[in-house]
Amino acid sequence: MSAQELVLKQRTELLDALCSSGSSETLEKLLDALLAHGELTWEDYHSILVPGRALYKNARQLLDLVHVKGSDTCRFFLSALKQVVPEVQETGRSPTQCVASVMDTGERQCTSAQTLLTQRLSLVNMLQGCIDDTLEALLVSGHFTSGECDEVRLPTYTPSQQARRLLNYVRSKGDAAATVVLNSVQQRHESGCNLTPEKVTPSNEFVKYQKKLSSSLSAQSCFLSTYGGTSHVSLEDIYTKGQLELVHNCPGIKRPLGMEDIVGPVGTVNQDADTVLISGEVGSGKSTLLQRLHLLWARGAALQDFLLLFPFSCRRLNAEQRELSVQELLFQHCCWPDREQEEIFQFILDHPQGILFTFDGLDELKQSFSDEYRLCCPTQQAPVHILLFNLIQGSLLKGVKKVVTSRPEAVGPSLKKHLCKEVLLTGFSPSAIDSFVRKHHTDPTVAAKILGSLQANTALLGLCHSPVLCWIVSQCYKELLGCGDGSPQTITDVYLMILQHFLQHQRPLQKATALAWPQEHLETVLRLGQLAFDSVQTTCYVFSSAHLQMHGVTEDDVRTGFLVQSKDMSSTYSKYYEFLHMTMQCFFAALYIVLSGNIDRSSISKLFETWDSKETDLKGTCFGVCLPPTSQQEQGPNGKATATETPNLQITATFVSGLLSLRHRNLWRHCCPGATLERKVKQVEKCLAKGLQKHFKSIPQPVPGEKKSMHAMPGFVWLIKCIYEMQECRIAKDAMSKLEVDHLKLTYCNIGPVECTALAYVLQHLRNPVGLQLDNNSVGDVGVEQLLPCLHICNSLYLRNNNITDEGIRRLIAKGIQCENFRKIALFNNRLTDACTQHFAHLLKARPDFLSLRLGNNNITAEGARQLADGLKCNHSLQYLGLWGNSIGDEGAQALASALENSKSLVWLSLVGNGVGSAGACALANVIKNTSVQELWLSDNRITRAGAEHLIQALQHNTNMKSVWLKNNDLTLEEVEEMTQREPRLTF
Ligand SMILES: Nc1ncnc2c1ncn2[C@@H]1O[C@H](COP(=O)(O)OP(=O)(O)OP(=O)(O)O)[C@@H](O)[C@H]1O
Repeated sequence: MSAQELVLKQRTELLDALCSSGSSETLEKLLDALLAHGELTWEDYHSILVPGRALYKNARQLLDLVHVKGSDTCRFFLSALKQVVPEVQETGRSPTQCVASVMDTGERQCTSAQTLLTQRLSLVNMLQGCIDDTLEALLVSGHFTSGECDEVRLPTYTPSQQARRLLNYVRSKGDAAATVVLNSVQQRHESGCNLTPEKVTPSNEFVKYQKKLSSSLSAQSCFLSTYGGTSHVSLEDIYTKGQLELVHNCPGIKRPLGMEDIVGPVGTVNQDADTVLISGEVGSGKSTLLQRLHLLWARGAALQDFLLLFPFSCRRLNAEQRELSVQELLFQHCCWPDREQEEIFQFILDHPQGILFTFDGLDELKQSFSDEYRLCCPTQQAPVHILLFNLIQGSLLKGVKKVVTSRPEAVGPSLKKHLCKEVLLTGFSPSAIDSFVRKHHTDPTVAAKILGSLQANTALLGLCHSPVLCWIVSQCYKELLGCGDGSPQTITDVYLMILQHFLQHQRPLQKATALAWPQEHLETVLRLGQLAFDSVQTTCYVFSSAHLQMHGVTEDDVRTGFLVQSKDMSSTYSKYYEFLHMTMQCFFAALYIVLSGNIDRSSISKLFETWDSKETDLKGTCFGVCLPPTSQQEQGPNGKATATETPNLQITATFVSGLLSLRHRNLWRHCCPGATLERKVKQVEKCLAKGLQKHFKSIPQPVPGEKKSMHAMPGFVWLIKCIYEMQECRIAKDAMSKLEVDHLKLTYCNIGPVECTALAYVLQHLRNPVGLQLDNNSVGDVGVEQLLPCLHICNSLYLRNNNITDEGIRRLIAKGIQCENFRKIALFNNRLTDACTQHFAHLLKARPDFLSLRLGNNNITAEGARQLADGLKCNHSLQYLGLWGNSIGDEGAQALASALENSKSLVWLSLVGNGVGSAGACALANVIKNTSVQELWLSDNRITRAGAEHLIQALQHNTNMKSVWLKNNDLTLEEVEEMTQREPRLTF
């Protein structure tokens, strides 16, 4: 395929590579390279980089142009793209070497102006350390006016954008100006601009302030709020490490991320940004992780490069009505300096790299993130959300490190482009669940019993990956162990358990029957429910005593433990409360919807209306319209539910589905009329069917020759989870009877074990087999196990990058062997070792019709390859075998080659990056000679001329073979040229 065809065919992937970081840096670097190489003219450049236009549009314009320019430009474009993607960009050369090469080129053949163009890529990097000096030199030499200098320096530009602007201006100033720039860069680099930062010596007052801040932070972070209503548990005693992953795959980082990695350089995708995002589903432990980070810093146990750490809670910032300056924000919201305020603030301004801010729960802020309003001056007052947005994007206090947490739904592209990296918190691993339960219960017999019942109920084990659910399960262990066969399966089951636990803890059951408890506590539930319901869609999570009184909430209600006192907002005079977790507020809102007779008839359908929070105008569609006018005042602009509220409304809807399920309806029999309940059930069922129907209708018709494929839309997984909460086979069957696709794509959808349980519950009712693509989620071994009920309907399963180990594979294969349809699997980038290959060998033997096995980028060695070879000998249908990025070596390659030697089915084999060497290549030559193979990938394999010669000889016997890839092997340029002449099917 020509480079031009590739640019067309891989347009989506190329767009992704250019835009997925959300920053225009990749695109701009690529433009630098294309300009420098003369592939683009300045006119092209300006037609692509249109200020204010969406990044995707700019990137599309580039792809169109490159394609029109023809194959040569496309070829250069593709190779330049490889260079500028951060992981492959590292040249290993020192800045001085770079300057030298820039200057060399300049002196040898070009004018200075030409050098600025041809070396643009390196100059953009080098100028970043000396923008001010270069501008000064241009000003002094009369090439620039001070107005032009100011325009380059505008703080709204990132340093690399400033460098590009400078170069763009110099272009129109002639060769002399270009020489000034080159001289300035050279001087700067010769004098060593990368000196380590000067040693900071803070004043006594600063040190006192530091101590005050850390001791107040230490006191605040000691205890967890979920335990506040019932008992005090110190964070230190209960903290269990959750799973942290980089959102942008970072090759080479195989170890788990630690606390220091959050702020460290690992996984940085945008060097110009200072904000790290920790994203994670509700209850995945984001706040607790930050709390731990605060505690470690305050106790001097971690992050000691930071002199000060300022913690903010977006929930609490919502209550700030005043306009504040940054100084006021820091000192009034975090810690007040007893003396020398100005001096301390000046120190912060002078040493931004030594300061860390954390913002917990950006999704809870009333305003959605926007970077439209810029503020640069630290003394200027502004509404708090404007300060926060400007701090995050670095217009204010550039250089200060920020760690922000949010649920993924609330993170839009405007925020992403200001992130230096994103880490995903996916909750507890199976071993963390074990360790949490043991920490929670010091009595080992109790802990063992709880863990035993989790092992016996894998749906519940899946739920426990969410720390908040793990906490509830541990808390309600008596109920759990006493419930026999009816042990919890759904999120609603777990929340009902804690409801019963807290209510009966306060007042043991009066009536004899087990189902009477909701009726006995109905008044309390309704009062708390109305408070939750009225507040959940107005982003109100903190309640004053007056607020509670207004809703008739009594002291006894508070004593149930569902409300806890707000940590840093409660003074001696007035107390503030919040639900012990956001999900608890949603649960009470759902109880109110189900149990209250005062609820508007249309509220259920309004709650369930499926929406795409960014695109659909929500005015009047959420149940805000049935609220009293006072609470509507707190809605987003124009009375719309903001993206911030949507996830909580969705959680509420999930609970409504669960509470109205057949298995729980009996509980409410004595609380409200049966006919009302039935009406509500019908409404929920109708809404779910309508919601899914809308998704199915949006599936595009397939292009001829391609499969009909559905990409999950926002809300699809949520609807499936609601159906799961209903636990009625009939509803799941009805829903799936209308889905007719060949391929279901749910990549990057935050699918963990809980979602897998729901998916399998529903998808098992599909009428025709599908390809299920779950790449880049957090399925894990428990998720794999949860998927088993729908494996019979999957003809292919894609689980790339999902944290799966050999144990997950063992379970998957045990079931897969029995599923006739199941014939393809892709497990690229998981945690597989040789221990899984015996299971694949077993699969290949037991299922001689298996078609495709892709195990790239795992930890498989020669031993694993030998086991696979054992299975391959008995298989006569395998077409695709991928082991890219393992380490099978020459012995592994020889074992595979001998097993595949006479294969009549093999079409594609990839052993890229396996160290197969010439001995391996020599063995693989037999595969070329005798089989139907059409593509063989052997790049990055230390193959020398001897090995390549064997491949060339073998190719003479195979006319089917389209290409043998041999990039990056041990061959000289001359050898490559000579071999290309002899055998054009070799690709170097
Ligand atoms: N690492 C952990 N160790 C022990 N318990 C934890 C941990 N993470 C979370 N928990 C428990 O789960 C509860 C909920 O966690 P947390 O509030 O941190 O989740 P979150 O992701 O911030 O939720 P939200 O999205 O609603 O803000 C905590 O109060 C605590 O009881």
